[in-house]
Amino acid sequence: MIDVMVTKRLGNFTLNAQLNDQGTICVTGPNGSGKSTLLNIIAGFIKPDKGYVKLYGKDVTQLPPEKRGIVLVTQDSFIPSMKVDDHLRFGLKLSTSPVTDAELEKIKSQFSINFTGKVRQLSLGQRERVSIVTAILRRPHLLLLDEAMANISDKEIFLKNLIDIRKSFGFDLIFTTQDISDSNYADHHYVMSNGSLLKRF
Ligand SMILES: Nc1ncnc2c1ncn2[C@@H]1O[C@H](COP(=O)(O)OP(=O)(O)OP(=O)(O)O)[C@@H](O)[C@H]1O
Repeated sequence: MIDVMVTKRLGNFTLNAQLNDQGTICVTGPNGSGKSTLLNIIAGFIKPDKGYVKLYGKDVTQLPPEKRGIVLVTQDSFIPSMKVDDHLRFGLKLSTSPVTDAELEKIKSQFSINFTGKVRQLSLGQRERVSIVTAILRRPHLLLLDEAMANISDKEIFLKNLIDIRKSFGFDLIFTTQDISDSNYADHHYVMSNGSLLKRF
């Protein structure tokens, strides 16, 4: 269970958010509404002024990001100079539990990662695929995607596959998006509006 109750002030902007759910959670909302701030608080990169972040019964509010079992993927969570396969292996190296070669090949084909060469040679959408699959291979308990699928072609298929693998690997997923129709695939949908988080379902 992801259990968050936080307040954070940044200049004129104030975030007030409460979230208590698990599974696939979609957060929509306009630019500047606070989606990235919320994910950064959950990941531990921004400290809340008040409140807590509890993950699976443990209070992680004071823990640094690398101790939370979370991976946060943004639109530039990739290393351009790395070859695609090395990038994915890098994810495996950081993995909390091993992924077999057979699993790796299955994931590559499932997510249509058939490019060779360096990440910088790929299109934006292909880079996003590599970033997200690298993150999955790290085996987080919670995967956070901050508008990280914005340029992926065949996004519906990608999202369905992501949700399948979420269930088989056993991680929870929170993703932010500008595309409200993405919420059709989620178990829960929240809307962020001017720093306030409202649950729709
Ligand atoms: N370090 C900071 N100091 C002051 N204000 C900040 C800081 N970081 C973010 N903000 C403000 O907080 C608000 C929320 O920003 P945030 O990036 O979380 O929104 P968002 O919904 O993710 O938007 P986007 O989709 O554009 O990334 C914005 O008004 C932004 O200008």
